[in-house]
Amino acid sequence: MTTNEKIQFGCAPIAWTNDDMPELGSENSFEQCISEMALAQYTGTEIGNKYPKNPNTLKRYLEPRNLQVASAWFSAFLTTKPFEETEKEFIAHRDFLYELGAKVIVVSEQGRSIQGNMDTPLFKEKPIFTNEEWDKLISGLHRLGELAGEKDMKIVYHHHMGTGVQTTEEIDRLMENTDPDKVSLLYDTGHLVFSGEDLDGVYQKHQSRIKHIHFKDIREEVLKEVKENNDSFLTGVKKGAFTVPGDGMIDFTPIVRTIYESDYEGWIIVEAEQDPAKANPFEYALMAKKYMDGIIPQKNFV
Ligand SMILES: O=C1C[C@@H](O)[C@H](O)[C@@H](O)C1=O
Ligand SMILES: [Co+2]
Repeated sequence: MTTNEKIQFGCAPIAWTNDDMPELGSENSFEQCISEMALAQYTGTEIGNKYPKNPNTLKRYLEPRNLQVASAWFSAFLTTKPFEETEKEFIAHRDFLYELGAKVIVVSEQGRSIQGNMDTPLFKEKPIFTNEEWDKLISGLHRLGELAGEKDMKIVYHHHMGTGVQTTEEIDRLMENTDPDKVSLLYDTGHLVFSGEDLDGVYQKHQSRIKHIHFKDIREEVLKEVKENNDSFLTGVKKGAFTVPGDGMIDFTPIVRTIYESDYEGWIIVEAEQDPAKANPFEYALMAKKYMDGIIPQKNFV
């Protein structure tokens, strides 16, 4: 058990049922998913497509399991659609999360994203935003940040493989050109290492902006294969590129120490999408929790 009350551990449902490829884990029920998260001693969850859409119904399932809603993903199309379309969906999403008590809203720009394309080579065809697209993204995010602020919430931007904000350079550009009061950052270890970025460097540079964290690990041999075969992101996921912390190539000990020594306050969500038929979600969730409990620097936070 962590003794640092500023940091809480949650789990994402994507290991049970994958929203990007609903055929992965379609046999796993919502109740199995949340019961197993609770059994593995997580206290938070993000939201998957099998979760009840009514906030009160969802609360009735989560509260007896001592699970809170940490956040949920929102796909923005600020670079490719009129702002009003993203705005309308964002407000509904914000209000749903607000009812559930979440403080942050995960936002990822999906304009020209290839993350959902089964056949598009990930490392060759990732979008590179034009200056005009950057302007639309930045001004749109500012407006979404203001809408979140109306409910005392924050948007946390999810850099992601196969999107226009993936690399360190792109993350830096986004952070440098956005107002810290309106746009925060989500730090996802799996996507950073997949992309070849420096985990510690990104954390150090942007720590004051990081308000939400996703922890996932990478299977090095699968990453190599994805690059050699020019696989798509989804093919990489199916092959097992991602796994839980402690099971792959990332040593989480230094980054966990850095996070605990920084002012980070919020959730660390274990989010390791892989094929549940090959990687039992409960076993992997438990494995990750034990690994993290073992590396948390307890002595500084009694
Ligand atoms: O936060 C995330 C949400 C998923 O839908 C996405 O594809 C995954 O890779 C991720 O990091
Ligand atoms: Co993530």
